[in-house]
Amino acid sequence: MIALNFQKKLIAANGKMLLSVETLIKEGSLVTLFGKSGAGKTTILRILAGLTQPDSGKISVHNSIWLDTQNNINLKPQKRKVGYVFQDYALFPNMTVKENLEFALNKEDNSNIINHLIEMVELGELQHRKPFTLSGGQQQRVALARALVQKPKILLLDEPLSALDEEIRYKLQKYILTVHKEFGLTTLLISHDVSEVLRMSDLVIELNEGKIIRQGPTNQIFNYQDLSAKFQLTGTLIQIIKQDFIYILSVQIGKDIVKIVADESEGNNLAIGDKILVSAKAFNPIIQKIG
Ligand SMILES: Nc1ncnc2c1ncn2[C@@H]1O[C@H](COP(=O)(O)OP(=O)(O)OP(=O)(O)O)[C@@H](O)[C@H]1O
Repeated sequence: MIALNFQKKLIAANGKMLLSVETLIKEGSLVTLFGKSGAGKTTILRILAGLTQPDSGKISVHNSIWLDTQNNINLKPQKRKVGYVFQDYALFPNMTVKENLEFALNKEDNSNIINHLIEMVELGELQHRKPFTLSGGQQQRVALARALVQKPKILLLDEPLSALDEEIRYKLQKYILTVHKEFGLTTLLISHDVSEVLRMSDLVIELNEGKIIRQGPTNQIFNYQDLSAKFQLTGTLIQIIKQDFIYILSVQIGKDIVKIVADESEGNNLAIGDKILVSAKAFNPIIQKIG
């Protein structure tokens, strides 16, 4: 079990904000931290990794104490068994893919792990190349492999896929799920993408202004069953046109842009960039096999 209980005063865009977190995370789960920008998600990951100091609190991971401010315990980041992948890959530009992984290896550890990881995330053909010759998705695979070299207990993923296009994203999600299982990790993922959250995580912790407002199994938090819809898609709103009493919404769903008519009450609450769930109840779709 990972037990988090800490507080930190933050300076948010509109003034002071107290980040106050108390939760238990079961070993082996893949948890998404979900919530508005500025809710405190990255700070939680940084506090867990030991990169940011909370004002007070306690963190214990599988019965070992990583932080206890009352008793002056604060494990250094290197001593915490944590792997971290950010949105920007932060690879060493002057080293090859393999050298990037080797650099992360402790001297006393067995180097077999490097080849194993290269195989797992299919970097074999790229291993002697420098990061700047790789695509974003390939670099992110290297970053993922590098985060696992020291066999962490916990993998922290701070929107690692948000800069990638849908297809590459999907592939990387699969790699993440594979390593999560194979390494027996507890993984904390920050994501704004509902379809990604649904595909990836067992549990969701939803935050607002520094506090946990909901927490539970993913299906329960995104309780789409209640809609009793027959067809559901998530997408991003990219255009809103008002016409008399209706709105024409352009929604990007994967690579496609779909136009949808919304009534005033639906349209009034929407803004460009919103992630939306589109569901339809009674219709007769035409299904054709492609490719
Ligand atoms: N060390 C710090 N001291 C004071 N305030 C901070 C500190 N670190 C972050 N903040 C502020 O706390 C708020 C929460 O930041 P955080 O990066 O954790 O949010 P987030 O939920 O990850 O947001 P996003 O989704 O945009 O990445 C922000 O307003 C930020 O400016």
